[in-house]
Amino acid sequence: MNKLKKEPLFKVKDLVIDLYTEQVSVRAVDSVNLEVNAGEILAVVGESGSGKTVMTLGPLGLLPEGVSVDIRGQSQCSGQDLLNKPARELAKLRGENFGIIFQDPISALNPMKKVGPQLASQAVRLRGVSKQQGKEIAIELLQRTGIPDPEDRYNRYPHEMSGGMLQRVMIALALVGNPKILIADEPITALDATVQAQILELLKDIQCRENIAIILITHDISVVAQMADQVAVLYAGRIAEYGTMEDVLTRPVHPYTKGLLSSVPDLRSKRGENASGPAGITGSPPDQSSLLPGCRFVERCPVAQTFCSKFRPPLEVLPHLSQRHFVACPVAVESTIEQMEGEAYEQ
Ligand SMILES: Nc1ncnc2c1ncn2[C@@H]1O[C@H](COP(=O)(O)OP(=O)(O)OP(=O)(O)O)[C@@H](O)[C@H]1O
Ligand code: NI
Repeated sequence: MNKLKKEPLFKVKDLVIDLYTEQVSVRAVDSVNLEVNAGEILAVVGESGSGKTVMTLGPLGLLPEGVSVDIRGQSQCSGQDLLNKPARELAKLRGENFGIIFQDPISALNPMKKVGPQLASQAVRLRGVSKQQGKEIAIELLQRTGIPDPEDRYNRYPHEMSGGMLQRVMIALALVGNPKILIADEPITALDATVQAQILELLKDIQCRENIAIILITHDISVVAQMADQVAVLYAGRIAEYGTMEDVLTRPVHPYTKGLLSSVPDLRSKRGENASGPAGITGSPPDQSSLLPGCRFVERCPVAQTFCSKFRPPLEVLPHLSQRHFVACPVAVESTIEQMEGEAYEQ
């Protein structure tokens, strides 16, 4: 262990989140470990229902409504424990450290109030400033997020603004408390293509200019390629593969990651694969309310062995590559190591 290794800004360790409704109980997050360093973008990818939102927002006390939740493990931000905190203390820590950008800005804003005053009152609440200072902060934030004529826009109602402008307001709202980390849950899904690119550019800009870390939840691999420093691939509540964007996208090891990437033609041709051949993953994710002991991908996996359905695959680090490439598939790890040794021998 490198003694000089910095403490990550945010980390979860052995995180387990069970959700209970009257009908079912679901293990939405199953022993997940993750770290986010200051100023870094971590992309969390995976199919719908894989646990991206619950895993990211759960440790902050933001859990789905109408379900009982059991959350275990550790979660820390700036060295402070987030789990087992009274709700008020957790809300305070959340306000000081995190800004959250939701997929649908309309649902996060009050439709009856002008956007500027919504930002200003949030500034009063989170920063303890006067009303006048709150207004100044709001206008500055509108400017910072690329909203033209911020003084005029201050007095607009949400319905008077376009989707892209509203998403900028949403980002401004997330920045009010001077967060160290932004959590962006599918921030561009509701927008059209040109606006999507602009919002991604704004997020990248915020990360670079202001050294704010971003946890970016997405199912779009091209967004990952464009934005991320680190990537965590989630499958049915567990991490399948985790590492730098370069490692995970250009040297994927887990069969699930490979399947996910094979549906992206650009990446396939980059790796010299035939972009028009069969792609993607067949079948559907397992029912998380009746989980068997082994690997959760086993039924859809092209390289599965008999032992895969018996034992949970550990998240192993690949020794030959960067020390931050983790894969939860002993079959794929072994064949990758063999292949790398073969290539080294040939050279
Ligand atoms: N309100 C809820 N009631 C019951 N189960 C829920 C609820 N919210 C989430 N779950 C379950 O928790 C698991 C993880 O859900 P989560 O919303 O984190 O997935 P996700 O990866 O964010 O999906 P999406 O891409 O659709 O947003 C899923 O299996 C889902 O069925
Ligand atoms: Ni989600």
